[in-house]
Amino acid sequence: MSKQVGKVSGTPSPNRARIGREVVAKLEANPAVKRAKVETAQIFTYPDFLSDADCDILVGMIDESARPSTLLAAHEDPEFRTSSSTDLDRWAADVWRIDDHIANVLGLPPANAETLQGQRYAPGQQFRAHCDYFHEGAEYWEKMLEFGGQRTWTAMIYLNDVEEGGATWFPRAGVRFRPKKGLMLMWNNMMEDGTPNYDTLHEGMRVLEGTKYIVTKWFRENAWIRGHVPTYYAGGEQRT
Ligand SMILES: O=C(O)CCC(=O)C(=O)O
Ligand SMILES: [Fe+2]
Repeated sequence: MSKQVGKVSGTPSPNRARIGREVVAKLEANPAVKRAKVETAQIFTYPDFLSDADCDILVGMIDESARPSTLLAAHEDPEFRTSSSTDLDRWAADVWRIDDHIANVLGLPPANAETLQGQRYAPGQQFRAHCDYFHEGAEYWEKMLEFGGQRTWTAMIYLNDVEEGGATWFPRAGVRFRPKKGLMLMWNNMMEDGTPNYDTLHEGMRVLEGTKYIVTKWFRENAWIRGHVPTYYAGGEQRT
């Protein structure tokens, strides 16, 4: 992997480096998964990952509850992210099943993943170039550390074919993916040593014709869900 030439936004991390190695090994052992031929980032595709029926179920859920998308930090460009999005109900049976399937492909614990986010782009809508990892100097970083830390891998699934436009473009890595119903795109947001990789900069290009539906799952380096598990002293007295 080449040396990072863009802005540095974090530090190396043995834990994130290990996660990267393990996921790459798992994906490379999967005959259904292909690695994109790019040098500076680890990007993989899994065609027909999701059945048409499952894509349609998720599209229905997105249409039911999508609201204008938000950003983690204010941006001066009002056109930066114009899509609609929604956090799907993590505990709905279909979402749970699909979540589990995604996590299994990458070999990551489902509890490390944020809730599946659905997104819908109407003609003219887009998500301009950004990185999915957190900027470790940003105001929100302390909060992110409490809930699972850095985002490592992204898994994104196209839920429909788009008439025109709406490709996912990695301008620095030099690769572009056309929406294809059921196809899952996966990439490591980190470099091999666990430092955020600026070459994963990507853009959801403007949809020109038709509507684009996707779901995105961001995996954290640690558990994102931290359910409270009570523990007991011998004899039955509750400890926590
Ligand atoms: O719409 C796309 O193709 C990209 C979406 C994206 O970058 C994201 O959800 O983080
Ligand atoms: Fe993104």
